[in-house]
Amino acid sequence: MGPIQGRKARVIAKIKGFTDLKTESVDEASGKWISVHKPKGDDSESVTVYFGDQSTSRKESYELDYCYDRNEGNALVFSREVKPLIEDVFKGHNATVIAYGARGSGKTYVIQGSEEEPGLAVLAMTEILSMAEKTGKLITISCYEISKDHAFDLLDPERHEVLVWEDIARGKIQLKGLSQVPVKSIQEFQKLYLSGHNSQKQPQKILAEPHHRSHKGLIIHVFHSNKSDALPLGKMNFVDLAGYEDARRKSTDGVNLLENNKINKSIYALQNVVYALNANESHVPYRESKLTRMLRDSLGGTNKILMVACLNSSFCQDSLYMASLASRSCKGINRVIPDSTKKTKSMVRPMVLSSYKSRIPGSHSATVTKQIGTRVRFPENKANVKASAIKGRKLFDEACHSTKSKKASQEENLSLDIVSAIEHNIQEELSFMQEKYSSGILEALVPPVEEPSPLEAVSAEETDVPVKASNTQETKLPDKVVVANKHNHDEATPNIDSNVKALSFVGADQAMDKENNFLLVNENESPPISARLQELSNNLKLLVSSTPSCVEIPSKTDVSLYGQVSTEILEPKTPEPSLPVNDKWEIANTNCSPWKALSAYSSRMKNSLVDEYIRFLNTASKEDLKRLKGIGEKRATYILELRKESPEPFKNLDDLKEIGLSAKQIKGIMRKEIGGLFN
Ligand SMILES: Nc1ncnc2c1ncn2[C@@H]1O[C@H](COP(=O)(O)OP(=O)(O)OP(=O)(O)O)[C@@H](O)[C@H]1O
Repeated sequence: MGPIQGRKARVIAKIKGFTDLKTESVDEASGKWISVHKPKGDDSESVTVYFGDQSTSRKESYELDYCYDRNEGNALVFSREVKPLIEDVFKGHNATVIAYGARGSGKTYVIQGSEEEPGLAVLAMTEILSMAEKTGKLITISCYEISKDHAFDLLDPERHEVLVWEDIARGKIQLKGLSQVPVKSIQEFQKLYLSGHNSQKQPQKILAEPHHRSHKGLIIHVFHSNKSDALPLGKMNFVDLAGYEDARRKSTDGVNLLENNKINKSIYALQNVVYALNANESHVPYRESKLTRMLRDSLGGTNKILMVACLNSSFCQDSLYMASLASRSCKGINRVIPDSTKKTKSMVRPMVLSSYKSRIPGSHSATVTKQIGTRVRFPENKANVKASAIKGRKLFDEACHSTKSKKASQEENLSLDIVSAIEHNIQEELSFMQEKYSSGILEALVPPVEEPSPLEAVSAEETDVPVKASNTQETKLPDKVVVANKHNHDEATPNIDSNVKALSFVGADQAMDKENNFLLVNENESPPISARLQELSNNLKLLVSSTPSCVEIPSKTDVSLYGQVSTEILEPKTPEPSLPVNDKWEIANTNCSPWKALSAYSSRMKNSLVDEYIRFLNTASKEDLKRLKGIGEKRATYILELRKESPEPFKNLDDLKEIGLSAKQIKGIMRKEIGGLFN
């Protein structure tokens, strides 16, 4: 089973098997239920999941690619959904299986499983190892967790942080600091991945710390052969996302609230990526979360994604919300929406908030869907909600303008419902902010005055870096890799430490460290932007003062700058950036009209200023960055963070969108920079 043609991701659900019959039967008796309608049984191209709560007369339905019921186990899901992906990995593609859902909905059970019922990752590893043995491939694994948007190496006893280096031009991701350990048997794998089993035959979660919630990721690399310099053929990711929990319901302390919020944000970010991929959108917001950045070279292109929405076995608000997100990301270009009155979630449009908003702690880059005709009620804070809804509507309108025209007419009818969908998200945000405020930590979260507020930063113009579909692998095995063998390594009890050391990326690390050192900010030696800008300003002033005030329009037969006969009347228009003019002396000596000379020179000035500005962003110290208009403490910190992960994160002005500025804001900032020179 694969995704519907034209879509990159297949979106299925798994209803958690009954674990506590008492509770389940109480739920059933109280009129809370969840059921699946499969029009063509197992062969259904899409199914509908129904949620009902008789006490509130609430009924919701969501359309998904498929849904596995309570009695259908991991083995069935594996054989139908995951096995075909493994074949693709051995053919050179990447595959990703992601389990997400409300807390306690069975995500870990699906991915890791138990001793009696192995999960998808364990079943996949068994299959991969058997295929590797037959074909002489080398298998290595990496395990990581993402907590509060920071990734940590789980196979490293010291849990070092993992950095994501993006080489967008080559479509590669390097996970700096993430160990790879060779695995030859399923026992070895289980020791590493599951960290042993507890006495109740339940899988012990990786890094099982109390009150600690994080996303857990496993990467299985398939290498061509045992040669240490072999390039990886393909890789398979398994991700067990931290459970979704409505931020309004459980918010005991600031730390948990913040953690919860970060988790929810990254779930939304992932959904946004899957939605964008499935809808074939030109921009995919990979950079909105650490997870999507880490997975970037496994998503898109010819790679395969399986999204598994884990649902509690009876009606539960959080599960319902997860199903709505699943249904939304399931929406693809080829899915026919048959009847405009049919109340299914697949008929709603998403609202995607800005990348900046998603980076403000406590905010949600939300993807919210709303069923037609159903309103989510928010009794408290009506005034705020109304204001938010209006703002939300505005945002929706903005977003609408940026979407493709074919969607426009269909979406207009839904705007009212979207407002209430937005209410859900905004209200969640408001309550979060209120709680933050009352707990006294809001101040630390609010952007500095000179920055636009998160909501103002939302703009339809804000887009992400264009997708570079790629199958390229994130790294190759290091030159000095020492593959652990039977002689120096006890198979039954793998020595994680020594394996990790054996696989440390000596050469790569040195190179990266070198680059890191190069990037270290030297407070005293930031480029003197003010001086350069002043110089540019002086040149510009000089030019303006020496330019005739009355520009002569040449006749139609005038010889143009390039010596060709001009056939059109010259109008003041933006000159081509490729104008072959090197400096003002060349311009002055060229037999061209003063207007063209001025235009060419201005264009060059503009380019110089932009180059200088970009260079400044890539190298300046935090203090110097904050001297720029529109850059406050938060953005300056974020810029430094980006620079740690990529040598030159800013290549052009458009890249400023990565720090939450809209195209309009970027223009405004540049105007102010220029204007400031003439003060
Ligand atoms: N299909 C199933 N059959 C039997 N027990 C299950 C099943 N799915 C989940 N469980 C049990 O339900 C409990 C919660 O499951 P699990 O830990 O997988 O949820 P989770 O979604 O990963 O939780 P969290 O949100 O805390 O990460 C566990 O005790 C698990 O063994």
